[in-house]
Amino acid sequence: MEAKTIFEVRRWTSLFLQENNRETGVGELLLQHHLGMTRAQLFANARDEVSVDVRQKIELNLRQHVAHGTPVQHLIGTEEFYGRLFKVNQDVLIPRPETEELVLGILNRLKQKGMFSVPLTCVDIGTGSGIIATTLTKELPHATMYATDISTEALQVAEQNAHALDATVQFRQGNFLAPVIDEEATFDVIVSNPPYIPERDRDSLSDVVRDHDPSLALFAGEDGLAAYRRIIEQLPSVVKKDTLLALEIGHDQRHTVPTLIEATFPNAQIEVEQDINQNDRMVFAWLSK
Ligand SMILES: C[S@@+](CC[C@H](N)C(=O)[O-])C[C@H]1O[C@@H](n2cnc3c(N)ncnc32)[C@H](O)[C@@H]1O
Repeated sequence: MEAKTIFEVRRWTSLFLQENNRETGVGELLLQHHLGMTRAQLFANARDEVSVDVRQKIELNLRQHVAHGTPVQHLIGTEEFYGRLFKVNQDVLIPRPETEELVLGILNRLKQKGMFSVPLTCVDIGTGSGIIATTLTKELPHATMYATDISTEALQVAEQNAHALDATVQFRQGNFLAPVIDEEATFDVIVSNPPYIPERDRDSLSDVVRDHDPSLALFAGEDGLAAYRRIIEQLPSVVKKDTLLALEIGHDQRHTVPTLIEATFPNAQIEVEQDINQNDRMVFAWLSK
């Protein structure tokens, strides 16, 4: 095999992905992973040679991605979230950048209310890889954090991530808030990025999402609202005098989710926020018992 530089391999991966109608950024992520370099280092060392061994690994990964839609995060085993690296696999949703905005929205509101450095009890419902619970634990050093998931396999990944990042999280297996209701816990912050895609939209998803993220993490009944309904039904047992509820929502759920909240908490102060792509993405609500 003739020698190739980082620059040439990057260009080749980009063309190969383009010809196969895939995102071209995947090649760069594979180069970073297999060379152990940051994006900036790839550019700074663009004239360095890439070994045959690394090129073969990258090519194999690219072919898996093109043929089966295998997400690059499954090929490399990690994804970054809020500046930290989390293990991911087929048992958990791959962390999305929109969810970083949900975390930021919580932290900003707690700061505004002067609740940032006080002891808080928080719960992350449907924790998946544990990104929200672990990040909040790291960012809110005085918080006691609980996290639930119905999937024992997801909880194993979440536990590994929390442990690797030295975050103490009380993980519980069960149906949304049920395990913490059983413990009679109440919370200052309740956060969830629950499944919210309507079953009827299954076929419109890309194969990268539909065939590789767990169905349990994606779909929530015919109208996409099943998880919100169940969580909101459970909320009265766990709210305090002043509880922040933070929910990630689908881009077309800006009216339906607040309506569900108001039906149970008529005095809730609700705000809907858009993500960086200007899609309605987050609902923040101050609830009181
Ligand atoms: C959209 S994923 C979010 C995962 C993670 N919080 C994130 O933001 O990347 C939804 C999660 O809810 C979990 N889930 C689905 N149904 C559940 C239920 N009835 N009770 C608890 N968790 C559930 C799934 O297993 C999945 O991990």
